[in-house]
Amino acid sequence: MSLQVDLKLRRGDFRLTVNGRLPERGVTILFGVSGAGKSSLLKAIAGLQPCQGLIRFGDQVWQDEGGSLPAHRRPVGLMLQKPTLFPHLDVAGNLRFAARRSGADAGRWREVVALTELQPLLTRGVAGLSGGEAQRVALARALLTEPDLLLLDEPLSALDAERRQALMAVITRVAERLPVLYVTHQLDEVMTLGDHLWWLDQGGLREQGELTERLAGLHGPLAAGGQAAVVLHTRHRHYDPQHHLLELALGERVLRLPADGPRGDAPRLKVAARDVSLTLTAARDSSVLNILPARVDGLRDLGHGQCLVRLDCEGQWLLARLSTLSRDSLDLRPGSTVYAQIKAAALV
Ligand SMILES: Nc1ncnc2c1ncn2[C@@H]1O[C@H](COP(=O)(O)OP(=O)(O)OP(=O)(O)O)[C@@H](O)[C@H]1O
Repeated sequence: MSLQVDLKLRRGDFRLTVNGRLPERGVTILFGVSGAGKSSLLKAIAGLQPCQGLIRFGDQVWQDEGGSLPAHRRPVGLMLQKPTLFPHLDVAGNLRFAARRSGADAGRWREVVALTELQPLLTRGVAGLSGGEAQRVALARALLTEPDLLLLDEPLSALDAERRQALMAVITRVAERLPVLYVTHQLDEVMTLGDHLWWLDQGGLREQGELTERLAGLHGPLAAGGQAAVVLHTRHRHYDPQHHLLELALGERVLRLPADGPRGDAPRLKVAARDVSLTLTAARDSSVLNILPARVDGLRDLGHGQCLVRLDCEGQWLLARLSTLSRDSLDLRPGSTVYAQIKAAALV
C-alpha cells in the first residue's frame, strides 16, 4: 500500500509543509540537513506529532479534517533516533511486548532475533546496552510489530561497518514487501539502500522521485552539499582472481574495480563526481582502467572556480566535478562528446 501525505506541522517557530506520496514498496531515503524536519515528519506519520492535513495509507485514512487515528492503531514500525526501550524490561521483554501486540509467532521471533543477532543479549537489562546494541533491539522491535509501513530514523548510526552491511541487507529484504521511509546522512546507506528519495529543504518537500534520477540532477541534494555522486546500475560480467578485479557491464561497456570476489548479479556502484575526469580523446597510455565515451548533458557553475558536468554514459547519468579552467580549456558545452575517466580504486 502506498502512503500519501499532504500535511503541515509546527514545532516552536519551525514550520513544515509536505505533500508527497511514498511508493508501495522499496526504501525511500528521507534526506535533509539537520533541523530540516525529518524526525518531526516521521512522528507525524506515526501519529506521535500533531499536524494538520491528510495522511492516507492505501484506502485507510489516518488523519483528515475529521480527526486522527491514534498512534497505536496505525500499522507502523517506528524506530526513533534515540531508541526508547522499556527500562524495566530486559531485551526479551522489550521484544515480547512488540510480538504480543502484533501476534508474531515463535518462528518470526526466531527469525528476527537471528537477523539482528540478539540471541546473546536477550536476558540483558536495557540500561547497560551500548548505543549500537540498543539500536539493534529497537530495529528488532520495529520488525516484530509486523508493520505495513516502516519508519526508520538513522537506524544504523551507532553500528560498526560489518553489522551495518548485514542490517542493510535485512532492510532491503523487508522493503521488497512494504514501504520504508528511512532517514540517514550516511552516503553509503543512501547509495546501497535507496530506491526513492524525499528531500526536505527550507520547510518543504523540495524533490521526490526515483533516487538514481534525483541524485544525478545538477541541483540535487548531494550536489548542493558538495558531495555530488551518482549510482550506476551494473551487471556482473567476470571476476579476474589474478588481478583481484571485478568486471561489470555498464550497457555495452565494461567497468573494472578492485574486489575480493563477485558482488552479486546486479551490483550498484557509487561514483563520486570528484573521481571523474574528462578528456576529449580516449587516452591509450593512461593507468586509469575505466575510460568511457559520454556526452555532456548539462553544466552547473558551483562558484569558487568549480563546476559540475552531467554526462550521459551508456544511458545512465554520471557527474564530474571539474575546475572551470578545465571546462573552458576543453570548451565543454551541452552536446560535447568526451571520455569519462574513473580510477578503478574510486569505485566502491
Ligand atoms: N519540542 C520542540 N519544540 C520546539 N521546536 C522543536 C521541537 N522539536 C523540534 N523542534 C524544531 O523543529 C525543527 C525540526 O526538528 P527535527 O528534529 O524534525 O529535524 P531533523 O531534520 O530530524 O534534524 P536532525 O537531522 O538533526 O535529527 C528544528 O528546528 C527543531 O529545533
